[in-house]
Amino acid sequence: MSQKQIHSTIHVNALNSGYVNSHILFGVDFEAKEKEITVIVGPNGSGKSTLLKSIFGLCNVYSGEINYQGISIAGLSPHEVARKKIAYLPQVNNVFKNLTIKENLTMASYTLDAKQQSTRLPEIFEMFPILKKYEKSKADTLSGGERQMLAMAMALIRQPKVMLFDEPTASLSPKLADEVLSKIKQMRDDFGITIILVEQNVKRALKMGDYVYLLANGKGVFKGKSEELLSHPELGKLYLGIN
Ligand SMILES: Nc1ncnc2c1ncn2[C@@H]1O[C@H](COP(=O)(O)OP(=O)(O)OP(=O)(O)O)[C@@H](O)[C@H]1O
Repeated sequence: MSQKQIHSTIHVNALNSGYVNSHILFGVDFEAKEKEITVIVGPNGSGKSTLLKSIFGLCNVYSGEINYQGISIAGLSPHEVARKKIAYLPQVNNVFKNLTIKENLTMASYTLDAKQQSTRLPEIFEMFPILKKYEKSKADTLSGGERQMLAMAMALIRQPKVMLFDEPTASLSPKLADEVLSKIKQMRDDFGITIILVEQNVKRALKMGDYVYLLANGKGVFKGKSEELLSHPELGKLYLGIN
């Protein structure tokens, strides 16, 4: 019987980071294992986005380590991190609204050669049929959910190994949010992508995450399996509004 081997892909150790003149994360430890979905939850302003941005080279790292497959990526610029096949999907402004769907995907695949582009595009359209249907339409005509799908497709076309999602279901209806989250699961299951997900709907996030981190006031408060957080007598109530 084959045994699933799980390695740590992203490893953050004693991280202190933030923005110019504002120290946000204090001694945060974090780990995302290969081919798993690791969820980051916590109250508003607790530093969830800052952790993603720190990994992607968008914050100032004061001290601590950020490693990818055992190699330090702390202090690299976002484009250097992206070159290592780590993709970051911010909450907003993640597509070019005045370009068509196909043009957006072509822009996103600029690092691929023409042959790779011609094979990747049909694969992407197979996974996101809605994008094929509207390929000639401008992105600003898409609904919120469809736009999120386009942003995911733009990241996926470059064949990332790790994807960082910042609240991909923000302002979507429950039905669309479920569709977006099921695509994210498919990315793990079909492509073996390591996922780090910040999600505002805690119950939904915990249901799909393999592992969960709870941040509060810029510090790690809990790490463990989702079920453990859900059944914790105090933490859920204290920080996440779970009764
Ligand atoms: N560019 C920035 N410059 C200075 N401070 C910032 C910047 N971006 C965020 N912050 C501050 O960092 C703190 C943590 O914000 P962050 O967005 O990481 O939290 P979050 O847990 O993702 O919150 P939310 O759930 O509301 O999105 C907040 O106090 C916020 O005001």
